[in-house]
Amino acid sequence: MSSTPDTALKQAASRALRLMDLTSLNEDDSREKITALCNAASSEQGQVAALCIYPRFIPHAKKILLEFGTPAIKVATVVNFPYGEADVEVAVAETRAAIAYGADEVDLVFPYAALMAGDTSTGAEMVRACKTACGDKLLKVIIESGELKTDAFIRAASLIAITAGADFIKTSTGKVAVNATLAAAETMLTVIKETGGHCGFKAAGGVRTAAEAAAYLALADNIMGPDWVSPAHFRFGASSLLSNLQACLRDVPAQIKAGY
Ligand SMILES: O=C[C@H](O)COP(=O)(O)O
Repeated sequence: MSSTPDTALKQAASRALRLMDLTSLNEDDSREKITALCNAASSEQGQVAALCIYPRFIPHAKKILLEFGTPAIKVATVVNFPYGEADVEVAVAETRAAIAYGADEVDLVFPYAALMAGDTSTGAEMVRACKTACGDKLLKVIIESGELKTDAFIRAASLIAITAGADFIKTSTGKVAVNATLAAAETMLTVIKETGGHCGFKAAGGVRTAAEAAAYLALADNIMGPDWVSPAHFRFGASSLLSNLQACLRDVPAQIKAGY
């Protein structure tokens, strides 16, 4: 028996909610805002996979998640963010600091401008060194697909990151003009499949509605097979998707707003 479109959208919304890296990466972030983020991360509709916040808030988020009884929610942070500088030592130092703060997951911006300028080795070196600094914690590599623009550069950055040990490749910082797109996702998922399907994928930046999330899930199911998508392999990095998913699951019209 086939589902009605509404039921299918709700199923996608429910899946997407559990795959979310609920994100707040704003200049005016504060402890109070991070406490509110921790509170929003778990509701009667389900629990997100992770929070994604600036490093200085990690200890606070860990403490609050514990107090709220939701310590299973991972805490991710960003390094070499948002510009993807080509200094490996600085990226490694930031990664070590993030792990020392208690990060479960580190989202590293790949030196995409260096790659576009013809430097194919710094990115590999940076990913390898930061993966070592992460130890058993996850390393997600942000390739900034909207700046790489061409399929050839998106494919090259994805392949370099995966080969150098990335646990996930992630589309975007959310801080540039073009963030996650289905076209970039298709290229990245194809490289993941061609390299064995072990690396995960994170769509980040500009994903705001249940319908948009559903389109990414359908793409991933189609390329990788129906059992591949799980928090171990797939995330949405988003600051304003959660309330729309919750509204969809509650049958309330979604209010699309920018930012958490
Ligand atoms: O990594 C996640 C992004 O920074 C969030 O972007 P967004 O604010 O467009 O959802």
